[in-house]
Amino acid sequence: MLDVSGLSAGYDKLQVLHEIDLAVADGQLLAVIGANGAGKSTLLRALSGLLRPSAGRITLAGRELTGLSAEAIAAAGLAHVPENRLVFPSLTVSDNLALGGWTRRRDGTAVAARRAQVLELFPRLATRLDQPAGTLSGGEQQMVAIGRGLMAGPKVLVLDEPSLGLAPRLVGEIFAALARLKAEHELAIVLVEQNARAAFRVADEVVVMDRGRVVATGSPAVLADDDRVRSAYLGGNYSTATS
Ligand SMILES: Nc1ncnc2c1ncn2[C@@H]1O[C@H](COP(=O)(O)OP(=O)(O)OP(=O)(O)O)[C@@H](O)[C@H]1O
Repeated sequence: MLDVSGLSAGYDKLQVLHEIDLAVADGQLLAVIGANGAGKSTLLRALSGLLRPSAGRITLAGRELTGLSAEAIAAAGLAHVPENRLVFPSLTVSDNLALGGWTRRRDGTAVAARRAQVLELFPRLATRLDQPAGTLSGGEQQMVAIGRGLMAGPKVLVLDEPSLGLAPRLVGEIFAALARLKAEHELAIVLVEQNARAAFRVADEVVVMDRGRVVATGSPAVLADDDRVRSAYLGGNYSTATS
């Protein structure tokens, strides 16, 4: 679905990403892990067109996205849920979701179906539709941010640190929703996560980034067997059998 090859990008004269290769198929979740400053958020910004790549290619279902504007990339089917769950705080949950479906507003049936899907995925939101989004808990705001991304009917969802600062139970709810989105809705998902243990549980494939480069790629089981990956990101006592 999403194919990235040789992607380089940065800010002004600072090159942050160096020849990144990755791919994610329909119904698959790719987790991107790495230390602070490894370039994970920069990678997502380059994918969604917020940052223009200096080299490399990005294709979505065979269609070239490289160099397109953020609006064109969103319209092509890539939804970016940025860090810090950016909701419109004074707008209701319902209006936040409606804004996510704005580009499809002429197709009322599709928008209504998407909204029903989001509320089924996040039942907490169904009882809070008229509440200003800024008054929700952090986890509920994250659900609104993901829901808003889903309203556009994307083919690929890219998420930046959805678990940041959330209580474990809410992290569990959000990751369970991601698992359903890939399994039941065949969505391709790219998940940037600091919480590597949680990411390993839900991922089909993991990419490890270090200083702007991909330094390891593989299934969670294979990477968890790699001593360096385990000790750096998973803690010494991690086991795929008991997690
Ligand atoms: N707007 C910007 N202008 C200049 N440099 C930036 C900008 N945003 C990020 N950087 C730099 O790019 C590098 C990668 O940052 P990035 O936020 O992509 O890392 P990250 O892996 O997402 O880190 P974290 O896990 O801490 O969020 C860092 O050295 C950072 O200082």
